[in-house]
Amino acid sequence: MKNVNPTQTKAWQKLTKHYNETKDTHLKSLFNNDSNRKNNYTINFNEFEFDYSKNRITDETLNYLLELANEVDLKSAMDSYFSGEKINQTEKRAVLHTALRNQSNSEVLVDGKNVMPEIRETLNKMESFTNKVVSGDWKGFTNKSISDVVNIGIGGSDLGPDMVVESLKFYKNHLNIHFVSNIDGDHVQEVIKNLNPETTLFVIVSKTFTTQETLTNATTIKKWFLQSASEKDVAKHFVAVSTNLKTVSEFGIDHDNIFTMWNWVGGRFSLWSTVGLTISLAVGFNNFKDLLIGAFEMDEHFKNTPFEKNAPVILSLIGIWYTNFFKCETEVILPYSQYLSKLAPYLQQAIMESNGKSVDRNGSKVNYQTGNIIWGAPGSNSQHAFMQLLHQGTKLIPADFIGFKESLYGDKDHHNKLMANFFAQTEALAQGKTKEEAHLDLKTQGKLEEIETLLPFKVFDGNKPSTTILIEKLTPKSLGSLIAFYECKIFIQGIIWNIFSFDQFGVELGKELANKFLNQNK
Ligand SMILES: O=P(O)(O)OC[C@H]1O[C@](O)(CO)[C@@H](O)[C@@H]1O
Repeated sequence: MKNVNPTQTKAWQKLTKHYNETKDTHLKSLFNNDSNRKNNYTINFNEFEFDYSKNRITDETLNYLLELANEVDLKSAMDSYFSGEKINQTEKRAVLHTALRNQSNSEVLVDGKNVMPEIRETLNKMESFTNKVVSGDWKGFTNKSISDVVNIGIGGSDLGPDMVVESLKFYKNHLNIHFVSNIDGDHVQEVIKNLNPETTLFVIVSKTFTTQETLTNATTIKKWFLQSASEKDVAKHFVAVSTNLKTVSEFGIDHDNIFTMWNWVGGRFSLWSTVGLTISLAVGFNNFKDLLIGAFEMDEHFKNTPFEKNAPVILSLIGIWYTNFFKCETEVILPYSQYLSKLAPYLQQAIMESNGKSVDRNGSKVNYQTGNIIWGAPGSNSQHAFMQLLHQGTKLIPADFIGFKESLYGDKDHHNKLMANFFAQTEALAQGKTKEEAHLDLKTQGKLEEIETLLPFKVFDGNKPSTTILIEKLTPKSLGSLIAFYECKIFIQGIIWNIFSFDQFGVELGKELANKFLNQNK
């Protein structure tokens, strides 16, 4: 991988000049000048339509951004990423969540060893365990089938599974799924208070098996369980997902109940691994497999499509344009589906833990902006909450609107209204409303006396950028592709910013100090 300060590239200089010349160009005029802008700036991939026409870009902008991608040698970085090279240099690890969903017959080598057979073996183990639990064949200590599953984990060992289980609720089976993550003891008590230890399965998920929150919660739960059962019953109710097999055994988990993962899977990219066990239990293994297939197909699109037609590449570059030239600090994620209510919190970890860095790959402080602040909530709710600030506030906030052509229960009336709102928002943000239009509105409403006083408040500047991601239907496969799309974006932007996206030393200091405070108070 090349270590290039992006601001030293020729493309950056061109982009700076281009920005100064075009920064005030209105989206309205870009649409007026090109009747085919929507089609020209849309990438179709499987059941996805990525419409980036409502962004403040022209062909010239895109050309310079593509030059930037070439100057930092994104292509060779991609080869290193997919081939198992140790691109997480600070931790001396490969970054291979892409191998977990690899559906091809190709080998993936880590230290000269093909990791695909191990991955397939683990998937088989997940499948047979899932089938036993879902069918009711897996029995608890009083010979009853499992009714409830509790995922105990935090960060990547919680947010990914929780978000996917919520997103795929429509596809769920009879098992009740719960998540315990916070060190706040009230969280665990609220979850266990209504559970029956005879019919509950606990999945302890921790890559390191050293995380304070997870071990504390698991210990509390085990104690609670042992009030009704004995130590030998633990094997029927506790399973663990980890790389740290020794500590898991010391915790008392049966060897057969350990689902391994690997240190080349980052926590925030791990839902495709055994960390997804709770997902598999919730929706069945076949749906979990479809999730992997969807992600694999996005990886293939990213790997094999020329940059100018490559959705993750184009949208990552547009993100750089806003962050580094327009100086936008945040990006908002607006899924028009209640099922995706946990997507923004999930992406907060994925994106901000990855690209929230201020030292470049040479170890020098960066002199440009990196990782954005990610936030968001489902529409239409968000329209009645924070959208005012997007429409008329002082900040420029690029938005991703994610919508589906079909609803899952098929209620046309609701869905038409939902999607009318979806398209209306992107249109209103882009076009705005001029003084003349606002004047006419007030006149039509008969507010003649108030026109002069009200007018300034009724104007919308518009020119607020958004990308429309329109998907056929929310399925395990399309969800897999959507998540993988954002993962590709994290990688691409990290390469351009010349930072290490796959470590997270920034979370360590707080952990150290928490232990210090804890010991002081003992
Ligand atoms: O799976 P583990 O090892 O318990 O870690 C949980 C989370 O903690 C973090 O290390 C941050 O503290 C995340 O990166 C990770 O997803």
